[in-house]
Amino acid sequence: MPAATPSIVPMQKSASPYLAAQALDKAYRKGQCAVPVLRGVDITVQKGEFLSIVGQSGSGKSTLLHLLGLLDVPDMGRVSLNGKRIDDLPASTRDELRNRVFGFVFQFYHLLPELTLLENVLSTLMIRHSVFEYWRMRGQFRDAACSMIEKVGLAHRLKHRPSELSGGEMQRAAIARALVGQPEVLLADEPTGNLDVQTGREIMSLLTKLNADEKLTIVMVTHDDAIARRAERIVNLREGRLQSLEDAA
Ligand SMILES: Nc1ncnc2c1ncn2[C@@H]1O[C@H](COP(=O)(O)OP(=O)(O)OP(=O)(O)O)[C@@H](O)[C@H]1O
Repeated sequence: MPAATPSIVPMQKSASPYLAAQALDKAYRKGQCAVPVLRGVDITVQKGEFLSIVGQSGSGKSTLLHLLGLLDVPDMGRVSLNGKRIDDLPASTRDELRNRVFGFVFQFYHLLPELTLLENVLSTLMIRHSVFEYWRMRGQFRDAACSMIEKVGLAHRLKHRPSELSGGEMQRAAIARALVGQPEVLLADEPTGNLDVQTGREIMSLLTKLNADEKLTIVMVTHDDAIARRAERIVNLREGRLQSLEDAA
């Protein structure tokens, strides 16, 4: 359960935000036209915070999450981590930073169907290391993967493939895969969007526990207000900008 009713504010004013974006603009090109999605978004995330981003379908929530997690680059504005700008780094540095700092969870899990649960979770560590390094440390990596799988309550499903798991189990597996590399920030895009209400609640309990017990920083996108309220703070994306609910009304 959340510790308290979340505050609903456009941004947290703090001298030293951990993850921040300023004046983000992003448009997608469709033929000759540019369709503006984000128009001057400012956002800050404190270390250890659990922040929800809400907004209607198509308001740009996923786009914002992708910019924060270096999956895409803004047209204008900047993203910074620990006060250092990161969106303009060379692509290879951004890739390395993304793999090390951010863990991602998506609505449709994005597990690899031909791999077992254990192999899916290990894949995070595989892509992070050379073949030689991975081979040398494989025992340690296996232990880390098994321990993370146990933490999300799937120790009895190690050898199962995604098609043999329920939706909730697949999302738990995706969370284990995101966290096995010990990221500093978990970026979750509609993590309960494909689940029934009860299973969605269980996934939210897992996320709030990870945030409370391990001080994991979480930024979650959702269109579901009840789900959003499980976080400590909510920001609302509307017409390309972050607004308080009072502004949006
Ligand atoms: N790669 C792309 N090319 C063109 N347009 C895109 C692309 N990605 C997103 N868009 C458009 O940008 C807008 C914002 O999309 P985005 O997925 O960020 O919204 P969202 O708030 O996450 O929506 P939903 O809640 O439905 O997932 C939408 O109008 C979408 O059609």
